Amino acid sequence: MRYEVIGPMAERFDEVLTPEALEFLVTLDSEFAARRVALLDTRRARRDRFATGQLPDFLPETIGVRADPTWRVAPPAPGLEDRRVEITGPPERKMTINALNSGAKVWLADFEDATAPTWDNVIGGQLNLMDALDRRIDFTDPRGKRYALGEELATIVVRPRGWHLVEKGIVVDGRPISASLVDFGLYLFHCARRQLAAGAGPYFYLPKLEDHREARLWNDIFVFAQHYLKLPQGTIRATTLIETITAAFEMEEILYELREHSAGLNAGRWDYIFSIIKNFGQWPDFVLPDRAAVTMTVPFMRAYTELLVRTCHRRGAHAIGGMAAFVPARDPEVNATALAKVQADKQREAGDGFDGSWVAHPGLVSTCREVFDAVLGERPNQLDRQRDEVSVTAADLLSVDKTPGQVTESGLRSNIAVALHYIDAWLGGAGAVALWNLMEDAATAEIARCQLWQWLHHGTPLAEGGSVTSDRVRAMLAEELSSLTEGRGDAERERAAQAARIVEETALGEDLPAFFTTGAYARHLGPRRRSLAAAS
Ligand SMILES: CC(=O)SCCNC(=O)CCNC(=O)[C@H](O)C(C)(C)COP(=O)(O)OP(=O)(O)OC[C@H]1O[C@@H](n2cnc3c(N)ncnc32)[C@H](O)[C@@H]1OP(=O)(O)O
Ligand SMILES: O=CC(=O)O
Ligand SMILES: [Mg+2]
Repeated sequence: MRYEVIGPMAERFDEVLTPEALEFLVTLDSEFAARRVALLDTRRARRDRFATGQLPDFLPETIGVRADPTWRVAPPAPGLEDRRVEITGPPERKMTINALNSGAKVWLADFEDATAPTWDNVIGGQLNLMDALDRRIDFTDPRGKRYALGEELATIVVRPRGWHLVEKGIVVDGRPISASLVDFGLYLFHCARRQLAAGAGPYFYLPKLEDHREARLWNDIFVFAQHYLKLPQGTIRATTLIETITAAFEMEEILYELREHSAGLNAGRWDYIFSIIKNFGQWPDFVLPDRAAVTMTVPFMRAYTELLVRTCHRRGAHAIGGMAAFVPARDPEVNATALAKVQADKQREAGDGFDGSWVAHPGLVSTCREVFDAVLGERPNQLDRQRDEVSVTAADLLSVDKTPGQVTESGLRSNIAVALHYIDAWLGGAGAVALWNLMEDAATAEIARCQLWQWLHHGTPLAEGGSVTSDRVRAMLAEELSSLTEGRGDAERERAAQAARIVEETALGEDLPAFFTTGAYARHLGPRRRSLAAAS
């Protein structure tokens, strides 16, 4: 196989992109690239079937796995026994130190929803992880503030990019390599032994899986990679995000496929909502109200989290809660409301049996910890809560029509503004931003643009009168663009205009593209070479 590194070699990138590490990535690619492509075809075919009216159901062919009460996943690995608070964030240098010092048990170092996949973010993130493990990441910022690792650090769990994305910076036989393999492979290659030496291990979060065959692919990659790197089988552990509607029907099967490597499941609520709209957006029964009305207690979301806890605990696996999007604010009143909302969200999760949950900001760690402390006490988890009383049907998982709420003008405007501002930030290299006191990332931005498409597609009535029309959306988009560009220089104005064009292409067209990130990455982010643009 011929490979080439297209991405520029910034300072110290040669420490990440060593010939041996690249050889490992290319070997992974030659073993598994074709299976990835086939699974992406399966995704497309399934979405086409949903478009003709078919709905998902629990699989008849895997009834044996679900009915067999005997199997369990591996016991928790060192550093993953107690996961009551997990902080998430991109592996940017300062945030790496802040997250590791935050007091959370786990840090999800995110190459997915929270990272705009620029070459610098991707390779720089790997370097930061290596430096953190070597304790050579300390620095002083231009204001003179010193950043240094403390004594007690969170366990690192890396989230590689999903199967849908490619990395243009590394080209194998003329085509960009799978982004998942790059993020997984570089971290495993450089940090597995560093982690083992520190008494932990190479741990991962697996994003955006759509079915158990995708979990099987990951498991096969783990087995192959452990063999290649001479790591004991079972060293790798992975928590799978259940954040697509189709994966919700295959939670047991996903745990089963990964069982020697599984570290449980996580309820990735934002991508889950996105997946519902994406797959069933054209059906009137699936029209959702304003995003703020799609809470965790509406029937279809409740069914999903209840099923997740029950499934995990039946198999000895951790059930990890999701992200409340409220982040601390400077205004004391807004801040108090945000903290109260996060607290209520974590109370629901801890009460339902989750073993821990996510926070987006160091200022929320203590809120989450106090809630889980109150329920767990000295116990590291509540795997003993079996939740046998929970019974969730396919109809419950799909009961989107029971979601109360309306589509309002402010909900419409908010989606337009969030999609525009987020994509603008993403084009500028930031994958997570605080907008109007909420954390926004790739998953929440996908909801924003998909809701626009859904409401336009159905000409959804607005609570105030009138309906969602193309003219109305375009007028609001123009207003939001003009307010975003006010006072900006030429380059930043052009970036915002580009973001508006992406919103138009991915929300206002006839078809609903599966992800905004794939096309936007191909055209606007990452290293480029003329002949590569077409391939990606
Ligand atoms: C749908 C999902 O997948 S959720 C998971 C993916 N999303 C995420 O991970 C989002 C993570 N959160 C973030 O990126 C950030 O909190 C944001 C962008 C929302 C807000 O960041 P900021 O605007 O910098 O917040 P703020 O100014 O309050 O930050 C205060 C300090 O906390 C730090 N901080 C904030 N969030 C984090 C974090 N998640 N990890 C580490 N440090 C953080 C900031 O770097 C800053 O440090 P400093 O005081 O040393 O300069
Ligand atoms: O990754 C998490 C989500 O909510 O999406
Ligand atoms: Mg997600």
